[in-house]
Amino acid sequence: MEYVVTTRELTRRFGNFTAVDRLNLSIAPGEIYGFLGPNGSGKSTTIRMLCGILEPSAGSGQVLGYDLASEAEKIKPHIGYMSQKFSLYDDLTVYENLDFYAGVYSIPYRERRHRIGEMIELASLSGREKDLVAHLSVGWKQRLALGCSIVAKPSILFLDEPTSGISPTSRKMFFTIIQRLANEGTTVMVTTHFMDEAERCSNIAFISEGRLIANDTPDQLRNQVLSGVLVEVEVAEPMQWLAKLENLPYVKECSLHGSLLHVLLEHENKMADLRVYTNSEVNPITPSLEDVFITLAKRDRG
Ligand SMILES: Nc1ncnc2c1ncn2[C@@H]1O[C@H](COP(=O)(O)OP(=O)(O)OP(=O)(O)O)[C@@H](O)[C@H]1O
Repeated sequence: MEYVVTTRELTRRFGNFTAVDRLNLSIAPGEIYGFLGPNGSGKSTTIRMLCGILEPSAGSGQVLGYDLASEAEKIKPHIGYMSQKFSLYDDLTVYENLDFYAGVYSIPYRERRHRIGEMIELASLSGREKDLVAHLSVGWKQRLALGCSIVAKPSILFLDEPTSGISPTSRKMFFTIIQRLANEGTTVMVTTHFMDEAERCSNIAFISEGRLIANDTPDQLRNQVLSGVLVEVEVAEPMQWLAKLENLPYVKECSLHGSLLHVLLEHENKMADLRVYTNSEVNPITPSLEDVFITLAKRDRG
């Protein structure tokens, strides 16, 4: 397959500290590639290298066939990038912001009106064209920022935590736009801390301390990372039970989810033992992506 992004042992150091550690990634065209990991695990640093903004310290990579180290300037016109700190102009209207970015991307004058109209429709900003950005809610601003970052119709879009700080409804709306873009052929690499968004990705790469520790479809991750049987246990004072259960020989993992405990057992036949031990309800559950990531992060910590 012809990949849109490939990296080989891609590494970035800051002084003695390795932020991205020998990363091998392959992103197929039209994919929504979720890039997940704890805070400080190297997601933004990777994206900045892929956008040609930050030079790799070692290893190599290609975006749309251009080499990250020697052809960074050729990458930039073909990509859209929305960082956590995307800047809009508060004292300009929605339309003027889009027009400004259309100018930045050198879209010819005769095409601008049409292109801006498309972005307004795509980002559901109709009727707000003349509103000052200062008067928009965060959710509207994020959609406008997305419109600005794709006004030049990039073939690949990098989104670095695009939905942090916006309401669940706005997040859903934002992700629906991303899915529409992907359906139309745009490749999207997106970082998120939200599991419902991760579920909507076609592939998920999970990194920890700069290293790739899992990379698969959401379904495969759910089915393959947790070997054993996951059960839910409802106990009073779950925090105290957590430590006790973690020490049982037949318990592989144990984590707190609200007031419930999720416990990974070696085998189904240990459910009865756990019921007796806790004197509580023990029911098997289908693992969620959150269970998968908690397990991955724990395993990685050793
Ligand atoms: N310019 C820099 N100089 C020194 N250290 C840096 C620099 N940029 C990033 N780092 C460090 O590299 C590590 C990875 O940072 P990065 O921003 O890539 O993580 P992240 O996974 O995107 O985190 P978050 O989810 O919090 O945004 C962090 O420890 C960070 O402090």
